[in-house]
Amino acid sequence: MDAYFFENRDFFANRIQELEVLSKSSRTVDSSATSAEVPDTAVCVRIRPLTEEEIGWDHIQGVLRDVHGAANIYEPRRMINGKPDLNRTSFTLDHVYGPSKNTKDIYDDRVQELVKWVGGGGMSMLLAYGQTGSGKTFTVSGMEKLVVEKLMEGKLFGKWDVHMCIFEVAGSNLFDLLNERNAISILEDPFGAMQLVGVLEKNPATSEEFLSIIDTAKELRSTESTTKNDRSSRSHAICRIRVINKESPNTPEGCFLLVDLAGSEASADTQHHSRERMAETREINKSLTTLKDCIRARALWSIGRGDANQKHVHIPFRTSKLTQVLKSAFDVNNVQTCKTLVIACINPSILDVAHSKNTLRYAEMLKVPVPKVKPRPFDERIPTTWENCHVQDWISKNSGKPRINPLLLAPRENGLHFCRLQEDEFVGRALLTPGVKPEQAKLLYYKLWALHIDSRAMMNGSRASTEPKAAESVPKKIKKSKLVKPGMFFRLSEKDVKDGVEVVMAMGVDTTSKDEHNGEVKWVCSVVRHAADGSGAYELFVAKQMVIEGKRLSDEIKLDYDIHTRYYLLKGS
Ligand SMILES: Nc1ncnc2c1ncn2[C@@H]1O[C@H](COP(=O)(O)OP(=O)(O)OP(=O)(O)O)[C@@H](O)[C@H]1O
Repeated sequence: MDAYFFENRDFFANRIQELEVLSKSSRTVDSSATSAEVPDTAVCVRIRPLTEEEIGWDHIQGVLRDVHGAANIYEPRRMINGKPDLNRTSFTLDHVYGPSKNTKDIYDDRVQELVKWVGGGGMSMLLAYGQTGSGKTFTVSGMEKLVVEKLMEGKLFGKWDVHMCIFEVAGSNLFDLLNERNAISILEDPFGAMQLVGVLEKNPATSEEFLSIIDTAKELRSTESTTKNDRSSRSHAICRIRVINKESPNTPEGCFLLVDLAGSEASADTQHHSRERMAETREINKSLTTLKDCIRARALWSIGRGDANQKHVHIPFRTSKLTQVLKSAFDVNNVQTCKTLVIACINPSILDVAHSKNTLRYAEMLKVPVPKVKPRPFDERIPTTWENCHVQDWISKNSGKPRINPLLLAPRENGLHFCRLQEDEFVGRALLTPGVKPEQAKLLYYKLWALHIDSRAMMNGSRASTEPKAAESVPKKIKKSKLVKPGMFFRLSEKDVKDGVEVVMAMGVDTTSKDEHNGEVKWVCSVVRHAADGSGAYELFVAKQMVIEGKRLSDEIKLDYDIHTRYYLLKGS
C-alpha cells in the first residue's frame, strides 16, 4: 500500500481535508463506545504530531481529531476499478488530544487530579499504550517529571517524603533500572500484597535529582531494533512513586504507578525477526490482553460498587508478570481505591493507520459500558443524590463558624464525588478558607460520612422492603425468632433505643429469663456504637450488654470487621 499511497498522495491529502470539512456538519461515529465515564477509569487518546522525519518522507496525517472530539482514522484503499478511496472510522473515548496539545495540557486536564488523589493517601495509575514509535515514552517520561515537580513543590497538603523506583518487566523477568538492571523478584506477602524484592528505591531531596534519575532509567531501558523504531522498547517500564506525608502521619501512604507499556507490535511486524523475537512479541501481546481483562474487570466492579448484591468479579492478574506487579491497582480488596488513566498513543501517519485502528479498538475495549440507570431523585438525607448546588448549600449550613467557603471546598463536585474526597484533600481544601482550623474541617468531614453511612443503611433497608419477605423463604418449621444467630447485628426500633444504643450484636440466648416470658426467647446482646472519631464506622463493646426480646431483633444490618481500622463498617460502604 505504501507505493500506492505515494502515487496518489495528493488525492488522499485533498480528500481527507474534504471529509474533515464535511464531518463538521455531520456526526457519524461508528464506534460503539459510550461517552459515559466509568468511575475511576478514564481512557484517552493522544495523537502525536508527525515527526520531522515523517514530514520529510512526505507522509500525511491520517488520524485527526475532529471538531466533535472524536478521533477519525482515514485508511487509504484501492477500489475494484483501481481508483483510490478512503475509509473513515471514528472513535469516541473519554477525550482525544490532538497534535497541538502538549504533555502539560494533558497533565492539567487529567493527571493533576490523580496526583492530588495520591497526596490524600490514594493510589493512581497512568498507562501509555500504543504501537512502537507512537509517543508512549515521550508521554510517560514527560508526566513523570511533572508529577515529581508537583509533589516536590510542597504546596500539596504539606511536605512529602517521595520514594521512587523504576524497573522493567521483560517477559517474566524484572530488572531494576535504577540499579544497573539487577534482577528483581516479586513475592506475595501474607496479606496478598505483591512485594518487590531487591529493588532499589531512591529518595532524593530535590526535584532536579529526581529528574536526573528518570533520565538515567530511560537510558537503561532495554531496546532492540524493530521495523518501526530504532530504539523501540520491548519491555514494560514501570515507575512507582510512593509518597508519605511528613506533616500528617495518620494519612496513609499514597502510590502512583506510571507505566510505559511495550509497543503493541502486530505479528506482521515481526515476520522478519528471529524466533526469539516473535516469542517475545507473543508474550507482550499476552500481557497486554491480560492487562485489558484486568482493567475491564476492575471497572465492572467499580460500576457495581456499593450495590449490596454485587456479584463476584474475577480479576485474572496472575496470568502475566505485568499484571502481577500491578495487582494492587486492580485488587478490589485493597483499601486504597485506584484511579486509572489510560492514554492510547497514536502515530498519525497515514501509513500507520492499520496499527492506529488496533490501538483505538484496544482502547475502546477498556471502556465498560455504564448501565443507564435512572438517577435517584434528590433527597437531602442521601448525599449521593446531591447536585453541586446542594453540596454547596450543605457546606454553608453545616460548616460552623467561620463558614467554610463552599466554592473552595467543592467547586464542581456533585454529592457522589464529594463523598469520595479523601480526608486529607477535604481538609486541605477546607483550610483554604481563612480562619478555618483543621478540627473544624475534620468535623465537617465526619459529619458528611455519618450522613453518607446512614443514607446507605436507609437505602439498603428500603431495597430489602421491596424484596420478598425473609419469612416467605424460611422453611415452615423454623420460627422466625430462631433466625437470630450469635454474631448477627440488629438495629433497634426507636422505642427500644436506650442510652443512645441503636445497634447491638446478638451474643447468645439468655437462659435465665426464658420462663418468665411465656417461653419467649430473650437474647444477651452487646452494645455497638458509632466510633468516637465520627467517621461513621461502628465499634463493638463486648462487655456492655443488654437483654432484648428475640422478637425485637428483626431489623438485621450487615457489618463487616475491617482489620485495618479495627472497626465495623456497613457492608458495601
Ligand atoms: N507529542 C509529541 N510531540 C512531539 N514529538 C513526539 C511526541 N510524541 C512522540 N514524539 C516523538 O516521536 C518519536 C517516538 O516517540 P517514543 O519513543 O515516545 O515512542 P514509543 O511509543 O515510546 O515507542 P517505543 O514503543 O518503540 O518505545 C520520538 O522521536 C519522540 O520524540
